[in-house]
Amino acid sequence: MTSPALQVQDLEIVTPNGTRLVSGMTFEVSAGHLLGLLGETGAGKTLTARAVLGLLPRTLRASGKVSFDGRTWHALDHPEEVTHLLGTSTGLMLQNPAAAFDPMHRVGRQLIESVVHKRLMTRREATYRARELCEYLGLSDTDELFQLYPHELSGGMAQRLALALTLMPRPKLIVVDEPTSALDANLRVEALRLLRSIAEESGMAALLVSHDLGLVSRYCDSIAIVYAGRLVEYGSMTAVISAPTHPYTATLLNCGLTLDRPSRIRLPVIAGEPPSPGNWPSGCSFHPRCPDAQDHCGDERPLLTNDHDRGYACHHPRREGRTCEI
Ligand SMILES: Nc1ncnc2c1ncn2[C@@H]1O[C@H](COP(=O)(O)OP(=O)(O)OP(=O)(O)O)[C@@H](O)[C@H]1O
Repeated sequence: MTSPALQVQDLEIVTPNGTRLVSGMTFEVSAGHLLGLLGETGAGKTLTARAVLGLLPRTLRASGKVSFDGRTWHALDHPEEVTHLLGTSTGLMLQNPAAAFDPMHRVGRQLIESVVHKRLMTRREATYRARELCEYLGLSDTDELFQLYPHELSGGMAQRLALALTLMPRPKLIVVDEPTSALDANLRVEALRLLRSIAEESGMAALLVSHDLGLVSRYCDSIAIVYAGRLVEYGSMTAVISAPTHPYTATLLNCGLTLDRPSRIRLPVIAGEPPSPGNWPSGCSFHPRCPDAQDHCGDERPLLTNDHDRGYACHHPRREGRTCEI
């Protein structure tokens, strides 16, 4: 692994009444790499990603350590220290690309002003950068394109321009909160393909929040799987996909690689519902749904192991990486 651009250690996120939403979240993303943060709805992926950018709702308290770009924030109680990096060395790509733009202004002006306003580039440099990025992203006729208002963009153009807007300041870290299955699958794939090549070429690190193991496995270098606010397994994509250690990961692989539940395609889903915050089961949170659970799994919480960039939290790991039938 190359040197980590982002390190998150023991991140915990708690509500004002003490309900733990995220606990012990520990992972890193190397420069030029994509890490997929994967889990079912409510697992704590978005909160984790937002904490990294200092964008948690003010009502929530975070603790732990985040290191980025040579700096470390110990308690995340002062998110403004991290937030001010947004739009300069960090970036967030939202689920709805059209929402990235102000409907009142032409898109070209918004691309250019996003960096000129922060004095990151001169207007001339910003104009050059905007054209260069758009061309890289497959958008031609930039003179015409830059004159358009956001409502005049097609879905594909909006997706690419939102990516261009996020990439304008040459961020070192980008967080992508992945669109749900309601959005066009081809656009998601295309945006990730472009993101991947940009990360590789520029050395930017990317954290991708997703339900879709299929997409994550195609475009990410490593994966961190979240269940009930905790990491259950992480490692390089190849290692985890070829030999899942945690029964939850193995089960996901059996579920057709997606945690969305598309209405038209019937895939096996994991039996039972994911638990909600405040109702995390005792011991291993996955034990009530786990095909391999034994009595003591509900008594003691398994610790997250860390062995050569590969970790899991399970009392009965699958040494051979066999998958299970649900
Ligand atoms: N401001 C908040 N106050 C209290 N609870 C919250 C708040 N924001 C989120 N939560 C709860 O925290 C849990 C984790 O939320 P989060 O959005 O991180 O989940 P997620 O894994 O990203 O899910 P999804 O894939 O559906 O977006 C959820 O149960 C959610 O309801």
